[in-house]
Amino acid sequence: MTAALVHDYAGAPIGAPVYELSNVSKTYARNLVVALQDVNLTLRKGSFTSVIGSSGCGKSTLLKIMAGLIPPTKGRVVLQGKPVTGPRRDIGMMFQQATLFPWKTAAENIVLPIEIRDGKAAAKKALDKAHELMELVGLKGFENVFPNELSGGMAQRTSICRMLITEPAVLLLDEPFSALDELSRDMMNMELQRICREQEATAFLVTHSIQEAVILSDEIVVMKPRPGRIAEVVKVDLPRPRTLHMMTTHEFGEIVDYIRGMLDKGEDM
Ligand SMILES: Nc1ncnc2c1ncn2[C@@H]1O[C@H](COP(=O)(O)OP(=O)(O)OP(=O)(O)O)[C@@H](O)[C@H]1O
Repeated sequence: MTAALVHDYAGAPIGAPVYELSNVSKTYARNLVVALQDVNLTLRKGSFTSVIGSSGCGKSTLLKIMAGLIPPTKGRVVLQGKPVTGPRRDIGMMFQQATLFPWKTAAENIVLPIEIRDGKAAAKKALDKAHELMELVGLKGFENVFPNELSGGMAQRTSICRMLITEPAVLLLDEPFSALDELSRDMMNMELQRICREQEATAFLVTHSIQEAVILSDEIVVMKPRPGRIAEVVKVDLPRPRTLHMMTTHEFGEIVDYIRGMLDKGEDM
């Protein structure tokens, strides 16, 4: 592979490094809590990575630093060859709550990032693409519906479209389906897998669920607390596409048990 190809991120080949964190540390000045210490991590194009660890081990801090929402105290975060120094267009984010504007229709909510970035005319032009994305996530026919008429799962599907409309290079997901019931959550996870595969997206998910991490991920970053550090990056070799049925297999159970064992050790990992 030539150097030129490695650095052509827009069309970067599957498996090329997209996100690179080197020696990232964070100490909050207010209380001197060392939330992260020497985190080194590479996300590769088209990969799905989850981060798991006990409450307070620094998962959200890591995601916020990757998103450019807060700076690290030390270390470097590079996305597509450029240091992350603030929020960027090539980063898509999704949170626990869909946070849709109630006075805008589903389709208008989806084109909102375009409206903020490029103005009303550009947003209007993007409506066709919004409709295509809505079809992709099973929301055809709900384009002109207001958020109060959508179920929790439908609202989160809408916010997936809003994240995808700007064609971000990476998707940062902070427990996006944790407010949904278990059945909807399983369905949405399978939907997320399908979308990520179709879009060749690079995804990074914060979760508290070992099962969710295993069924979705190529790699799981297991963190240990106080200060937050990477204990191990566990590779998940289950074949793709993953199905919910795989959650009943011996291989799946083994990986879940292994990670649970690590988390049970807590600080002694
Ligand atoms: N803004 C802040 N100011 C000071 N300390 C903070 C701040 N945000 C987080 N912390 C501290 O940093 C540590 C890591 O917090 P963080 O929210 O990143 O953990 P987490 O793994 O996401 O937790 P949870 O699983 O409970 O969401 C904790 O000890 C927390 O108290």
